[in-house]
Amino acid sequence: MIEVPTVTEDDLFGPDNLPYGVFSADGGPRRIGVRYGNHVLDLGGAAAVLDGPHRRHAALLAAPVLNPLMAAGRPVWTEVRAAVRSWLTDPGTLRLLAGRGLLPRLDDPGRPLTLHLPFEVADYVDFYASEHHAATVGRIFRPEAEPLTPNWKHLPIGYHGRAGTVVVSGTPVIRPHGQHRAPDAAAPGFGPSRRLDIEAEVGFVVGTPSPLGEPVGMAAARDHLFGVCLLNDWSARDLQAWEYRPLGPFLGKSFATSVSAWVTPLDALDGARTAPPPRSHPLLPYLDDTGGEEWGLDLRLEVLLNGQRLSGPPFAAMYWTAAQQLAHLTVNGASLRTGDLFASGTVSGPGPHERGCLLEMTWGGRDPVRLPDGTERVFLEDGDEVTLTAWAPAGAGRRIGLGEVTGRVEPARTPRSS
Ligand SMILES: O=C(O)/C=C/C(=O)CC(=O)CC(=O)O
Ligand SMILES: [Ca+2]
Ligand SMILES: [Mg+2]
Repeated sequence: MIEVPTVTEDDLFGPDNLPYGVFSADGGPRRIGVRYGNHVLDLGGAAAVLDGPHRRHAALLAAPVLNPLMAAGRPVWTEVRAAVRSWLTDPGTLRLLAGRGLLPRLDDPGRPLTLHLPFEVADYVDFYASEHHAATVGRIFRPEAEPLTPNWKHLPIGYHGRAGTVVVSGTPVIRPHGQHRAPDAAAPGFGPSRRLDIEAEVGFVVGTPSPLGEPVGMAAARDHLFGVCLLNDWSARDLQAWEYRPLGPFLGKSFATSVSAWVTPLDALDGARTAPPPRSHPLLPYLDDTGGEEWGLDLRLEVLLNGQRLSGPPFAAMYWTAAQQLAHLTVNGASLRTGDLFASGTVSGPGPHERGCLLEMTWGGRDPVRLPDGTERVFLEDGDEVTLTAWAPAGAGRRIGLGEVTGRVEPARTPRSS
């Protein structure tokens, strides 16, 4: 039976949102999809049956991944988004598309859709932009030192991660092996991580590339940033604590990074723009955002463990914005590639129920968290499932959803002996 999607005013995936993903049905080819309510518009299929200027972009829309569309640049993104919105809000076109089988249900048990990694990840960077997170982690990891390092208020600190291990929501996360050293031990041991953690983050996805040698200033951020996803930077705290000095996180964070299957277009977040927190230190001109475009984003995250709410981190409290991070990433002349992904850093607010990782929630594993069903955790156990969700205001009292990123912890696999 053909079902025409009905989307009410309070639907998180209504016409103000229209996030992009990549789906397949019955093991068939991958197609770009746009989520609408609980349905997915087959974008390439719709572009082929409807007339209009979007026909010029037919090849981009029929690709099996978002990269060609992302590379096409902001004027094309704007044109495509406007076309999709006009199709889905016109009842006749909506019926026609549904009748052609181009608006399948996401959750049809008879024909389940598979959601894939929506874009090929080029380079992956993880920042450290929450002052609350950085100060708390500093107190836990380096109790003898100042919580924030002297550079923290002057530049957005980050490290390059492992692009090849970015996985889509739903991919199981295998508990990593590695070296760890107990505080009182003389030598490191080896084995499965015992301090497996999450980091609730927001990922920014680069569309338009930039040439080597040409920094991208904050004013150009809107032209380069295609959209936003939710991201879980799985972290093995015991591996991290032993390996990170002096060059920073390495194997403790490179075994899996999960992203949501939906990429929310930057334009859909216009209603969530807000001023970032007041800057306590003057910034160098390339990072100085006083009086410029507001790049703070009022995204409300939620962290769930086995379906139970752990915390609600507020993204609006992040000190460094995506525009500053992009400007900093390229200020040395480093180029951008389509598919570059940079993560905000763990999203933590000032309150005890606003923290984005177990390291903070349990003060380094000292104080277990208690879930509503009475179970307790310090770090993740095998079989635990972590889900991050978020919503954002979209103006006029409406909201949009950022989907979810979820992953279940699988037991460590015994390494083959050499
Ligand atoms: O301060 C440290 O030594 C470690 C910090 C982190 O683990 C945080 C990290 O990955 C960056 C972030 O997500 O905020
Ligand atoms: Ca992180
Ligand atoms: Mg990671």
